Amino acid sequence: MSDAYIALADGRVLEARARAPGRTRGELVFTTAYTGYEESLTDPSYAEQILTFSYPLIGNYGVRSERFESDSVQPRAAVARELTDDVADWLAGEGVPAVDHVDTREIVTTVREEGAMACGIAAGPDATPEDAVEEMESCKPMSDHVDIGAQVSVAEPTVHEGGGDVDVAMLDCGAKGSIVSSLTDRGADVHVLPYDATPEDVAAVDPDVLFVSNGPGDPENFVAAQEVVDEFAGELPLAGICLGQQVITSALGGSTEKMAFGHRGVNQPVKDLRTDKVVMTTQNHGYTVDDTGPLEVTQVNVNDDTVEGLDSDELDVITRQYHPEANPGPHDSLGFFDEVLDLATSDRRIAAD
Ligand SMILES: NC(=O)CC[C@H](N)C(=O)O
Repeated sequence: MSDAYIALADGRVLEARARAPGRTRGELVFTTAYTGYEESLTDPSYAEQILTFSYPLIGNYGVRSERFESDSVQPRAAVARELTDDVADWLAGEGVPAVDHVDTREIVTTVREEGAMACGIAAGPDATPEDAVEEMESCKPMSDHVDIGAQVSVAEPTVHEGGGDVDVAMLDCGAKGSIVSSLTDRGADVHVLPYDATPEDVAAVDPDVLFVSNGPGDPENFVAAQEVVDEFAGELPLAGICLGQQVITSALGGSTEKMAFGHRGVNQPVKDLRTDKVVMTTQNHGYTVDDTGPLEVTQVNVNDDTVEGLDSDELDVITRQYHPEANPGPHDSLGFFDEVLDLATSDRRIAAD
């Protein structure tokens, strides 16, 4: 007898084992990462999604808060072939449903063939297949979560001191902690501002660089952040990671589109078109830039040629679709943060001073 059910938008209901009880719904996605479950489960970009791990055993090195990327569990539920007690207890304590003993290969194959889809989960002694279907039917498309930034951003501006001379204003659209610390570790003072900060809020910080963070959902819903970028383009150097790349591109006249199932994992190969060098990268995104506007493509995904890096000498812009902070993940692209801080100090800077 099963005590957990996963309802998929294609009509199927899969049986599973409840590891943390509850009922929920979200967009069903998968990550192929084989380490870094604590970082992924606390990554705010997973808000409103149900995260399936394709790696079969999740939790084998415990749960330590030092590795968290935010202070709560962000996906609405977790699905794995086998979850250890450590992870299951953590998720249960956080009130986030979790299920295992399910054929995750079938889920991954389904999502690869049919795309990221609505999903409902019911887990616990009283759960029924009907409960899971009811949850799935009330699941909204990601683009309908128009104010998703409010769920993941800081409520008030916060400063993280790095002790150096560079001030970074970061629009927090759901920033991972290690993006902030990658900048403070290099000496920057990072002024983290709410996702809906105004141009006046940014001006009050008098930054050397405007940085747009990663974040969940559809980048076109981050209207305030796009307005801020539009306001400062050409006056301040701009940098961004993942949703940040998407927001900056849209604000400058380009556009984004939803991918079928996205990129989530820690071994996505990215080629730099200027050096022909390929690095392994960590990724978590379901949207991509399809029109780069005034920006030049500097890096592409080797698997599917999607845009991974954008640059503009004229506007002083540098962005990445992947996650150079590498938590989890290979450290191949940590140098991105040095390039960001160089924007503030090098001759490339176009600021009026
Ligand atoms: N990690 C991110 O910033 C994700 C960006 C965006 N929500 C996407 O899915 O494409």
